[in-house]
Amino acid sequence: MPLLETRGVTVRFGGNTAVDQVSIGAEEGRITGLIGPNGAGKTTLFNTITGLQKPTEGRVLIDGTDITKLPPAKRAKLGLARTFQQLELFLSLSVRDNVKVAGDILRATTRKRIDIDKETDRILELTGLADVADRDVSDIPTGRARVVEVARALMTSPRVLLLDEPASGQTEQETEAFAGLLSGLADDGLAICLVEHDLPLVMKLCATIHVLDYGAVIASGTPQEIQRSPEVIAAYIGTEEVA
Ligand SMILES: Nc1ncnc2c1ncn2[C@@H]1O[C@H](COP(=O)(O)OP(=O)(O)OP(=O)(O)O)[C@@H](O)[C@H]1O
Repeated sequence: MPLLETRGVTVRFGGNTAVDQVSIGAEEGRITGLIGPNGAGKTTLFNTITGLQKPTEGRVLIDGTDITKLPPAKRAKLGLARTFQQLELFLSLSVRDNVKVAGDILRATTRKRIDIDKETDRILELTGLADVADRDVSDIPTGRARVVEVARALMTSPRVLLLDEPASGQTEQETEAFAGLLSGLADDGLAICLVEHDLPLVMKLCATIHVLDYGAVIASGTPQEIQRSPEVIAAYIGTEEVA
């Protein structure tokens, strides 16, 4: 059973169906890709999973529990974390403090006993940010700021991590290191759901890929299956082949 599941999720904005009957899952220890052209509904689906957007129809489940009506904070407590397409960081705080603040919130809202400074150091080391820990986020390249968002999400000890275009703004070298980080996190058991326009990265990392077009899933499968799918090739107009 997938750890995270959407069942028949539909989101309508007036007459526009942004998400259309989407049923997908993300499994523990796996990276699941979600790709599709601009406006296909990827971010709206993420917003529905995390509770920022109410679905018109359908359900969201974690570990078999229906969370459709839970507010975002309760979903976070069940192990859901995300990053945003537009970076949502405190620019005038250091990298360390941006990560640490998630631990402070966690401590204030749960009874978990955690040594926040120690955990912050562990996460900074794990994500390869130790060398820039004391710099303000505004002083580091965008590509590394994307990793700070992931590090902050990891501070909440998630079971499911949703990443919205995490590699955008990264250099080739940064993306390579980032791919290693995501693989390692999945190997440790995290369920990762990845929205990303960098198709070679998606093809390299994901066990399963779902392709959205006009809100609907038009193909699901392994990277090899997706690359061969005529529907997918047609959806990426002007592209001879995917990736
Ligand atoms: N709050 C909103 N109100 C009205 N329409 C919206 C809203 N949010 C998204 N939409 C519309 O829903 C559709 C899906 O948008 P969404 O941002 O989810 O796509 P996306 O696949 O994430 O695109 P991108 O790759 O460009 O980020 C688009 O037609 C968009 O204009």
